[in-house]
Amino acid sequence: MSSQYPELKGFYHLRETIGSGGFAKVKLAYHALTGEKVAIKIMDKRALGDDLPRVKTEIAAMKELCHQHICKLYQVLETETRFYMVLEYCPEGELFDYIVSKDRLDEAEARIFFRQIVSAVAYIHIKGYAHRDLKPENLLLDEDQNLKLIDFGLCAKPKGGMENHLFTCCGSPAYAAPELISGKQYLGAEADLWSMGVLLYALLCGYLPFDDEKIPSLYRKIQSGKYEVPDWLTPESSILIAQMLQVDPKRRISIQQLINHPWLRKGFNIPCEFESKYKMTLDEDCLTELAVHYGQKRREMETKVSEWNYDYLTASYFLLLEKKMKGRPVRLLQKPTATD
Ligand SMILES: CN(C)C[C@H]1CC[C@H](N2C(=O)NCc3cnc4ccc(-c5cc(Cl)c(O)c(Cl)c5)cc4c32)CC1
Repeated sequence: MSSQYPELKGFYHLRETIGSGGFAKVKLAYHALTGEKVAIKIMDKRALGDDLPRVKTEIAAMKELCHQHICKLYQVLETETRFYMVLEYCPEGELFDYIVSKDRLDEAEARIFFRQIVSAVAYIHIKGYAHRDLKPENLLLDEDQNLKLIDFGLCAKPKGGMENHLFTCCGSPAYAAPELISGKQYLGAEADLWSMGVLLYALLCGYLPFDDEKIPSLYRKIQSGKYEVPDWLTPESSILIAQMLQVDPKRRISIQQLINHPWLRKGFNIPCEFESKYKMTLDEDCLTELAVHYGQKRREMETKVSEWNYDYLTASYFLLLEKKMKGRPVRLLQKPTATD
């Protein structure tokens, strides 16, 4: 297997293909130094064609986004023919399949997931990014049933900040905001809020508010803003969905209002926490373990890790930190390499 991917030999032990994301193949692998599982997204440059800019967009965005509800990027490798993205492994798959398996979620469970989605989206908006393809297929579940947002290939970082307009019509039609499909200029944050309204409806109902096989009639339904309110929805849930599925983006609830919304606070009594749980300071135990392994002084190792090159050292640091956060020993598996 690794003969097909020589660049990974000795660093990752490749296992089966676990999925595909459009123009990419995703393989399960083990990070050799920590033994931790990772997902490696492999893209063939020739096959990418004019999707190549999406890969560069996604890599640039994910290098800046470090959050408990965003799939972590550990390492990027590029050869003449391929891109590899080493990513956080999410064993429980797509939220989409989870909703289908349960028909629909009750309000309490939907609230837990929706708070995590709001947390991730508030974080990327503050970082100046709009996702533009929010849907249950792009929200994965980790081993603790926590959500991780993926696929930043369509995201946008408007020049001059999130107050500036975007123009490209993109994303999945059923989740697309009326202003986005009408070809007008739009604000990324407002379009993401609409998609989150469609997402919340899908969580609570198990089907989409606007649906049609033919795109033109789907668009007409979206632009009408009219959708069915099933009788199992509580008044509070219906009000929140209505505040998000406002056709006029200026009347639509904002992410700031959403963070503190009574529906989201119910049972928690605290607003959605959107700050990243990752500390900016480097973890002492991880640095020491890496320094010993590579036969370097701790300060040299600290300087090297702080470069954040998204190379094997970045991956090893993040995965050691994952081990520590999960209460596993902060230990590297292989014997220290001979210092060159
Ligand atoms: C829109 N859907 C079709 C897309 C599919 C893609 C494969 C996914 N997947 C599995 O199929 N099996 C399990 C599995 C486990 N861990 C994963 C970790 C990261 C990614 C990942 C991350 C980013 Cl940032 C990204 O851009 C892409 Cl394409 C994938 C996928 C994983 C995964 C599920 C969603």
